[in-house]
Amino acid sequence: MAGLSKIAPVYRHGFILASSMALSYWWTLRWLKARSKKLLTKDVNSAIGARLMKKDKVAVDKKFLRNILILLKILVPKLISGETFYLVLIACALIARTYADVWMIQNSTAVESAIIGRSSKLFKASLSRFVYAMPMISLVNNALKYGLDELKLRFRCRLTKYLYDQYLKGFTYYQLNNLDSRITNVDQLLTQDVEKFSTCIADLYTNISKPFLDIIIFSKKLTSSIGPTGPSYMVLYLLFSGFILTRLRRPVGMMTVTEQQFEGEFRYVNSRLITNCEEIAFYKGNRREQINIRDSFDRLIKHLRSFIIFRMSMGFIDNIVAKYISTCVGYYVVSRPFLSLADNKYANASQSELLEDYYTSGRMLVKMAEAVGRLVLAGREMTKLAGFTTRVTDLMTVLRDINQGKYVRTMISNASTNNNNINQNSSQPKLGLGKIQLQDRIIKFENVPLITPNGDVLIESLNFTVKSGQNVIVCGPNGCGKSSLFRTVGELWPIHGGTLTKPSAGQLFYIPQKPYMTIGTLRDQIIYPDSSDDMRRRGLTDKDLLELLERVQLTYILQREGGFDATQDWMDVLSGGEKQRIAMARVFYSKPQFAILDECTSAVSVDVEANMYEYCKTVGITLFTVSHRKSLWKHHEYCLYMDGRGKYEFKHIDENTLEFGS
Ligand SMILES: Nc1ncnc2c1ncn2[C@@H]1O[C@H](COP(=O)(O)OP(=O)(O)OP(=O)(O)O)[C@@H](O)[C@H]1O
Repeated sequence: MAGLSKIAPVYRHGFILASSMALSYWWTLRWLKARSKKLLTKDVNSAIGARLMKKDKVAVDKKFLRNILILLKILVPKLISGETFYLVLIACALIARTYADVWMIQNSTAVESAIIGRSSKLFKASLSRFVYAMPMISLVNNALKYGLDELKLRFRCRLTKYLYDQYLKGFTYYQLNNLDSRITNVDQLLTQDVEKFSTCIADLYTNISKPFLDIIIFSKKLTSSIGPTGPSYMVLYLLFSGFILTRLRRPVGMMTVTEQQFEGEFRYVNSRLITNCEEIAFYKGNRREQINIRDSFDRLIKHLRSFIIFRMSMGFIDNIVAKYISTCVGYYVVSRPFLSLADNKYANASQSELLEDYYTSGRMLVKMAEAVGRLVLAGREMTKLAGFTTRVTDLMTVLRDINQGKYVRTMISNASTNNNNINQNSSQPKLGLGKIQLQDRIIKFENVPLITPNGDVLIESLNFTVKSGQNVIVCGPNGCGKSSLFRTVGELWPIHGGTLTKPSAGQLFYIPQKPYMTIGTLRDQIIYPDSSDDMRRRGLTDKDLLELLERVQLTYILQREGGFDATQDWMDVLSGGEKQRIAMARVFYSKPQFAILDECTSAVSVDVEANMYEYCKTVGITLFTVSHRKSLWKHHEYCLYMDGRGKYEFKHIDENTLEFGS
C-alpha cells in the first residue's frame, strides 16, 4: 500500500481497476468450473450428462474458421444468388449509413454554429437540408433492416433444407436416433440451433462490417483534419483490447453449447409427456413425470444462471475496456492538438473556430471510439457463434458419418465409446461389412450375424432361405431377436457379415404392432407412404380403396369420419384394432412381394385375421409373421424359432411341429 501511494494517481487508479477486473474474472471462472462439475457429476447417469462429460474445446480458432467456411458454402452456394444480392444490399446500406452519419455530424455542427453565431439564415439553410435528407436517411436505415431480416431467413432456409436433405436420406433419421449416440435431441438442433446460428451469423456480418467501415471512413476524414496519429492510436487500442477480451471470453462458446443441450433435454422430456400422456395418465404417473421435468428444468436454470453471472462479470470488463477506456482514448487523442500550446494550427484560432473544429473532429473521434468498442464487443458474438457453429457442424459430421455407414455408440453405463457399434470380443464374429444382393421373390441369409447396435451378438450366423409363397412364422422368447431380424432385413441395422439376398426396399413391407398414422386425410392413411398423385399414377381410385376397406371390414369408418377426404388426428381417433386393420389395408394397396407382420393383428378378431391371411395368399404376398396366436400357424409353411441364447431353428411345419403360443 505504501508502495502504491508513491505511484502517480492516474497509474494508481489504473492499477486498482486492472486488479479488480482480473480478480472478478478469476473468481467467476473458478465458481463456474466448480458449479458445472457439480451439475454434471449429479447428472452423470443421464444420457445427456454422460455426453456432456466429454467436452470438446469451443473457441474462435482455426477449427472454427474452417467450419464457418464450410457452412458459408452452404449458406451462399453460388456467387450469383439471392444471398449475394442481400449481402451486397446490406454492404451498400452500411456504407450509405456511415456517410449519412458523417453528413449528420457536419450538418449538426453547422446548425449549432448558426445558433451560437446567431445567424438565422444559416440556421434555416442547415435545418432545411436536414429536413430534405430525412426520407433518404430513413430509407437507408430500413433498407438495412430489411436486408438483414431477409438474409437471416435465407440463411435459415438454405441450412435447414441442406440438413433435412441429409437427415431424411435413406434411413439416416432412424439410424441417428437409434444406432448412433453422439446426438441427442436432433429436433432442437434442426429447429432452434439452426435458427440461432443463422441469426447470429447475419447479425455478426453487420456488427463487424459497420464498425469496420466506420473506422476506415472516420480514420480517413480525421487523418485529413487532425493528422494520422490520433486514428492510429485508436486502431492500436482496438487490436490490444480485442486480443485481451477474446481470450477472456473463451468460456462463452462452450457455455452456449451446453445451454442448447440442456434446452434440448428439457424439450425432449416435455415431448415424451405429450407422446405418452395416455399411458402416464392410466399409471397416474404425473408426480413421477413432474420430478423428471423439474430435474431437467432445474439443470437448465442452474446453467442459465451461471451463464448470466459469467456474462455479468464479463460485461463489467467489456464495458470498461470496450466502452469507457476506448472513449477515454478518443478524448485523449482529440484533445492533444487543442491542449498542445505548441500546435501552430490552433495557436491563433478564434473561440468559434476552435469550437467548430472540436465539434467536428471530436464527434467523429467519439463515433470512431464507439465503432472500436462495437468491434471489440462483436468478439463476444463471435464466441457465441463458435458455440452454434460447433452444434451445427457436429450434426453435419454425424449425418455424413451415418450416410457412410459409420456409427459411434457411447455406452452410458461405462461412458466408453464404441465405434461401428461392435464390442470387440473373441467369441464374437469378426467385424466386416456384410453384402446385400438384390433379387426378386427371395430372402436368403448366408452367414449373416444378428448384432444389436450395442454390439451384443444375438445370433452368430443365420442361414436360411425363404422363397415367394412360403409364409414363415417367427417365434421365440421376449428379447430373442425377432424384431432385430426384421430391422436387419429392412436395412435399418447394418449387416456385419455374410450375404443377405432380398428384393428391393419397395417390395418389403413392415407392419409393427402399433401402426403409424400420418398427418392427412383418411385416404392418406391407406395409401401411406404414397401421395394421392402416386395413387393416381398407379391407376387406382377411391373405389379401389373402398374395396380394400371391405377386405379389412372397415367400411363403416367412411361414414363415421366423413369420407376419404376427412382429416383427423388419426392416431387418436382410431382404435388400436382399427389402426391395425388400416395397416393391413396398406399392405393390400402396396402389394409387396414380402410383408413382415410384427404382432400387427393382435387387436384384430381371429376371423378377420384369417380373412386377411387368405387374401394375402391369393394376391401373392409372402408373409413373415411374429405372433403368439396358435391360430395363425395354419397359414404358414415354415417356422423360425430363436431360443434367446444364440441358437435358432428354421424348419418346415408339419403335423408333428410343436406350435408355440396361446
Ligand atoms: N436400438 C437398440 N439398441 C440396442 N439394443 C437393442 C436395440 N433394439 C433392440 N435391442 C436389443 O436386442 C435384443 C433383441 O430385441 P428385439 O426387439 O429384437 O426382441 P424381440 O424378440 O422382438 O422381443 P419381443 O418379443 O419382446 O418383441 C434385446 O436384448 C434388446 O435389448
